[in-house]
Amino acid sequence: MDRIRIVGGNELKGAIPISGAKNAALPLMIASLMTDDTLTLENVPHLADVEQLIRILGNHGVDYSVNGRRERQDAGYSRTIHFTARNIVDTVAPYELVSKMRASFWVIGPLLARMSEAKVSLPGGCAIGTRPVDLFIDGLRALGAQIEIESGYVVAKAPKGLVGNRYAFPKVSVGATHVLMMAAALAKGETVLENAAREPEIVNLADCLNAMGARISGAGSSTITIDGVTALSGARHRIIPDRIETGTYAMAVAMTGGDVLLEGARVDLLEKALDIVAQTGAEVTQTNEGIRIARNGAGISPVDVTTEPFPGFPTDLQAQFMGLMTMSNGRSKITETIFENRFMHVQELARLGARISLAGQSAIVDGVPRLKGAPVMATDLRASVSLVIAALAADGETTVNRVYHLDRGFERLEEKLSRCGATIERISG
Ligand SMILES: CC(=O)N[C@H]1[C@@H](OP(=O)(O)OP(=O)(O)OC[C@H]2O[C@@H](n3ccc(=O)[nH]c3=O)[C@H](O)[C@@H]2O)O[C@H](CO)[C@@H](O)[C@@H]1O
Ligand SMILES: C=C(OP(=O)(O)O)C(=O)O
Repeated sequence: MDRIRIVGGNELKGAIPISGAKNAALPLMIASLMTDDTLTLENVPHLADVEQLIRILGNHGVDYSVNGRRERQDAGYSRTIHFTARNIVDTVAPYELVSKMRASFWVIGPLLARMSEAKVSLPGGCAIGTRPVDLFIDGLRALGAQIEIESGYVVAKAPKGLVGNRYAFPKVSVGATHVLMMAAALAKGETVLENAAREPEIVNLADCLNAMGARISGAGSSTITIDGVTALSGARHRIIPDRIETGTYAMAVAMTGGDVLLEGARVDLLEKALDIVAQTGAEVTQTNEGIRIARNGAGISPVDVTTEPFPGFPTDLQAQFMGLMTMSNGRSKITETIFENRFMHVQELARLGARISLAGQSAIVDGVPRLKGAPVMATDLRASVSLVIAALAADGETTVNRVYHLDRGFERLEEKLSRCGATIERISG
């Protein structure tokens, strides 16, 4: 099993190209199930989750081909991929595939809309809470689907097709918004989704569906209106830059000090998180090429944060921010409101000398002047990168084990950081 070895203490200086967003790429790839024409996606990141979803879509009959040409030399692996679901050959998404990744459950929307049936295993994904699927089931039922749970599978049927309706989410859910938007795009008549998620990935998906011929308005606000159409065509669409990768490297620079340009990053995708990084004492500047983050000399100021749905501070940056706060010059309080079990990084950060105590939904972090390298274990995707952030500033050597979590969501992490002066390497085997 691969490990990452880091020797801390170097400032980060240079440029980091920001990859296409994992959490936009996954629903966009799934949208390829909705047409028998080709959907071409540009800026697809090279990540374990993307490869896994390619396998899952292949099982339903989606062919794909990758453009050989590199899009940007620096971004290396980000690619243009053509997806074609000429025929859906199987409407079952089996446990062996779906259990590895939460987003693969989302095929339920397109399969049901196009084929009038789907049988999808209950999902897996990062172990950060119970992560039920009740909102998907309620929402699809509101569109006329008949749904049963049988032996760990959600079995959905809509023999007469889906029919538009008004559905108010009792709780904001990114995944359920993606799925209902896709299902409603091919339903009869109008659907109005209230209390919908407003994340930029929702807007990216709605833009793509509209380019395919859907009629969706209001994405990015909490009310989305969808006028169903009978069929969708192919399209060419670009994946937005990864706002979580952007925030992660911004926090890494705030932690180590230095000066880094996050190439291709967009401020509008993560305003709140960048405000918070600025409050810790880093300089954050939008430039024509991306976002520049610098911190010279001054210490790290403690800042309290509470995770919230977009446009609030994202839960997917909570662990990284805690990594940064471990060396602040005071006490900060970090409150997690989205997932009930997303503090698995606390005990691993403690191995590096962090002082953190948990009180219900909050973590109280007392900054320390120095961290010291140690062997640590990645427990989930964002938790593992919080350990990398802490290790970059710790004295001596840290090894991060179970790197497969990192590979789900960070493209060429060790290469991007070492090009900015970090001492970091992957040890295979
Ligand atoms: C692949 C992807 O894009 N994953 C992101 C997506 O996950 P995901 O779409 O799974 O997250 P949701 O927005 O659905 O989850 C938000 C909250 O709603 C709850 N819930 C959700 C669905 C449901 O049917 N019932 C229910 O109770 C969840 O348990 C959680 O407490 O949004 C999360 C919140 O921004 C991010 O952390 C994940 O990185
Ligand atoms: C939690 C995440 O992913 P998933 O929803 O796929 O588990 C994430 O991207 O941080």
